[in-house]
Amino acid sequence: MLVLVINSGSSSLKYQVRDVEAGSVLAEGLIEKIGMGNGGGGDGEIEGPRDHAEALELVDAAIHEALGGQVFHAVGHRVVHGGERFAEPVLVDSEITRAIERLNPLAPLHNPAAVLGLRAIAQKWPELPQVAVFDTAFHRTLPEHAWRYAVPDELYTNHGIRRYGFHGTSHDYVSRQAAALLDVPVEEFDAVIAHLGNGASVTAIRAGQSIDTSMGFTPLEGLVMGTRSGDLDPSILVFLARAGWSPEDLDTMLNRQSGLKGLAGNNDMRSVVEAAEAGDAKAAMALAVASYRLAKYIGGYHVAVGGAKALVFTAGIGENSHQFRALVADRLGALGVELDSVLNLERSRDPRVISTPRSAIPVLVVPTDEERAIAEATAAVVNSGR
Ligand SMILES: Nc1ncnc2c1ncn2[C@@H]1O[C@H](COP(=O)(O)OP(=O)(O)O)[C@@H](O)[C@H]1O
Ligand SMILES: CC(=O)OP(=O)(O)O
Ligand SMILES: [Mg+2]
Repeated sequence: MLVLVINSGSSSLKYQVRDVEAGSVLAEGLIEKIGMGNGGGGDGEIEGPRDHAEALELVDAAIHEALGGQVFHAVGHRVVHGGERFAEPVLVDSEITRAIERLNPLAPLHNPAAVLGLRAIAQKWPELPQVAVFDTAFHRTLPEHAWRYAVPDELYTNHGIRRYGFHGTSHDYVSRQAAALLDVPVEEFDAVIAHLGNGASVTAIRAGQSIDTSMGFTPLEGLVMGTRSGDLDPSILVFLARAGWSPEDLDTMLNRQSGLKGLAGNNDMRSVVEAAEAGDAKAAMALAVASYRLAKYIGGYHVAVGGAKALVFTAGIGENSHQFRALVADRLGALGVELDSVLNLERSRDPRVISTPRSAIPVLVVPTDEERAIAEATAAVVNSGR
């Protein structure tokens, strides 16, 4: 089955056409600056469509050119927030689209774009089955003591204020790959998975299931990210609100101006590492804050899973930044973690071990592939007629 996979961001759209049975990618691309006027275009990138419908016309044309008129059979969408309702991928109809739309306020950077994408495709290709694959679904196994906030109960019952967790498609895929590499059946696999991309989260895996994760009600809680603050004392927001900051000011500060960008002036890990190596004190401090926060979570989740059988790094930073992995591992000495500096430096797209044989817990780098996981889930739903 040929599946078009769509990962809609607030102002960008990543797509792939995949042959699910062959495991191959037939076409892929990135459309940026949707709704932001003409961006000028660049290498292999198409920029500047007015809205998602116009972006879709560009995708259609690019696929047509790449595949010479070959059609695809289904569309799989990454949907970041599935709330409490969606525990697995679903075939989308207009009722499901409205249910996803009602969750928009809970993932304002991500969900509205997915809804626009679903509607644009339903209009353009009404016969094509569309499947939504949710970031939150894998975390539906969190026990209540992990998903509850200690706030008045009506905030949960009336407003759905609880921890949901995100990046689930990636944590699920990567934990399966890691278990396979270590030759452990996934249902016996206990591990800590660190997904470190623009957004970053760490998940505690027990018996192959998610039992805790660092993102919460929205993808803001937890780790220090590219532009997001992660954990902080919520009283800071009360303090700033009293000083006159509006909800929009607070949202922009926390989601777009914080994290590495807030501390070091740059949200790109490559640039922050380079600056730190060149002696920039702010960049070095940003790396210290980010690696310290992650190491604390890893220690906590090692306890939560009853002793992890592996620590796994994935996504843009986790797969590529040997410097950041080393900074984190240096803080994990108390767990007996020891990286092999040569293996840590190696570049490879294969899942691999980067710790020494003496390390108490094997440390792995496992490339994530959310698009492959979404394509496979989409084909499974369409084939089962769910
Ligand atoms: N070679 C590299 N070395 C260090 N960091 C890298 C490298 N390549 C990508 N990154 C970092 O990965 C992050 C983006 O991760 P990615 O998983 O692509 O994000 P997303 O899919 O969430 O947009 C950025 O901080 C980027 O600097
Ligand atoms: C949920 C989330 O943070 O996604 P991303 O890392 O793609 O921004
Ligand atoms: Mg990502």
